[in-house]
Amino acid sequence: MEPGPLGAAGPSEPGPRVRGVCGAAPAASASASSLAVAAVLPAGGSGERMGVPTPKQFCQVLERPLISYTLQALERVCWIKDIVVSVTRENMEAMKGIIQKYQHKRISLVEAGVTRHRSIFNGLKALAEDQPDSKLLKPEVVIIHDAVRPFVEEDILLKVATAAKEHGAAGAVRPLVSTVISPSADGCLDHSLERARHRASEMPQAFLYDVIYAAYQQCSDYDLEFGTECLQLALKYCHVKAKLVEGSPDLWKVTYKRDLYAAESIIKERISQHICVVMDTKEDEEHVGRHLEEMLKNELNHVKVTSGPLCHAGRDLQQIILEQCYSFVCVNVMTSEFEETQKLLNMLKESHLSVLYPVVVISVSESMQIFLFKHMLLFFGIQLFSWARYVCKNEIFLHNLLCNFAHAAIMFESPVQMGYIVLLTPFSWQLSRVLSGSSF
Ligand SMILES: Nc1ccn([C@@H]2O[C@H](COP(=O)(O)OP(=O)(O)OP(=O)(O)O)[C@@H](O)[C@H]2O)c(=O)n1
Ligand SMILES: O=P(O)(O)OC[C@@H](O)[C@@H](O)[C@@H](O)CO
Repeated sequence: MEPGPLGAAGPSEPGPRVRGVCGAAPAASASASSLAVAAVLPAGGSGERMGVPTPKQFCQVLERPLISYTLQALERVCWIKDIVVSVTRENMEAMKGIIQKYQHKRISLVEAGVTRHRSIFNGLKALAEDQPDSKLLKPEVVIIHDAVRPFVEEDILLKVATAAKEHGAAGAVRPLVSTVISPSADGCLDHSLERARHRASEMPQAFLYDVIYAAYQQCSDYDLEFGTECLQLALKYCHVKAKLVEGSPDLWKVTYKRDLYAAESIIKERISQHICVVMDTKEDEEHVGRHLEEMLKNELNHVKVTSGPLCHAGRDLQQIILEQCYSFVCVNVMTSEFEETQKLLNMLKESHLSVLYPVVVISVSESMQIFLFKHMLLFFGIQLFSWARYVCKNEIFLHNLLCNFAHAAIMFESPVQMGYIVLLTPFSWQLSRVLSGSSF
């Protein structure tokens, strides 16, 4: 077993807990955190049905490998202590590179098997107590989740984990879209199943570790080779009837190329819903940031407000973007010198932020009264974010937006390519698109 380069001792915080967005209800989350839970992610497939050379778990979606979104989703669940990923030997280095680049934590890598069940079994072995020099503790409950199902939320993970604790096994299910039919030997219809009485088995699934490990240990070669259903193994070999949990429509598995396009649209939608406001100081965070958060929360799913010296913001933004896919507002309040802002713009430019995460820098000259600033900022907040959302959805990237301000424009030698700079001066502002020369 290859411990990932970043194997943290215990569960680090799942990335910044965003104010205004809760994870699982505290009581439920607390009950899950009393469980020792690990996850196994089979990621050793070749993605033949995708029809491209790259295995689909490594296909880029908005400049980021698909598997990284799944890892990020699991990492945000702080009560999942370890995440074991089964990867083929040939893709092991690529996987380590992804872990390093996107700063994934709590990840351990094991070699995949020639089938999905064998990959899962290898992941479970890594969590067994009798593993030599293993840093991983045997969990009470293990979640099994396909690496190509990136849209998994804490609530379904919590539901299947707590149901597995009670029933021994649990799995997410969805209503069938197509009717299931059974063909006869001569290729004609033998009978069809009553669609309403059946469900599609999805992921995540969860098991008492001892149940599913025992099932895999007893598993026939035929099941290991041709089986596709972990719940069935628990039933067949351990006589455990899994609890079925209704899941959300987003739990689907990326299988065909069309699924990548769908994943891209969903991720883009979610990115443009995630805004982070970085204020200059803690005091500004409390005053201006809180107003902006209240206003934006009505518009967006995730609003995070933080503060810190903006001149370091470029590196921090990169970190938060990689982990949490935020777009940004950086606000210098009452900064008389534009040097701070210029430093920030240079930092942003050097941090190579993806063009898909528009960054808004709002800098306020000292002369503006704070009450006027708030109203201007709230106004800008909505205008600019609705625009940012628009460009995210429509892939119109923001380039070279420059402010035409009498005394300010000269202060900024080079506009930040991927963002726009809005300078609020007491009486006038104008934002123009250099490319089209139009102002708006
Ligand atoms: N030997 C295998 C086969 C599949 N998987 C993983 O199991 C999950 C679901 O399997 P599937 O969608 O079938 O992936 P592939 O086998 O890669 O797809 P295909 O059948 O189109 O080749 C994927 O995350 C895949 O990487 C695995 O870990 N080991
Ligand atoms: O059969 P595939 O390898 O495409 O995918 C595995 C799926 O069958 C599986 O993830 C769910 O059906 C739940 O078991």
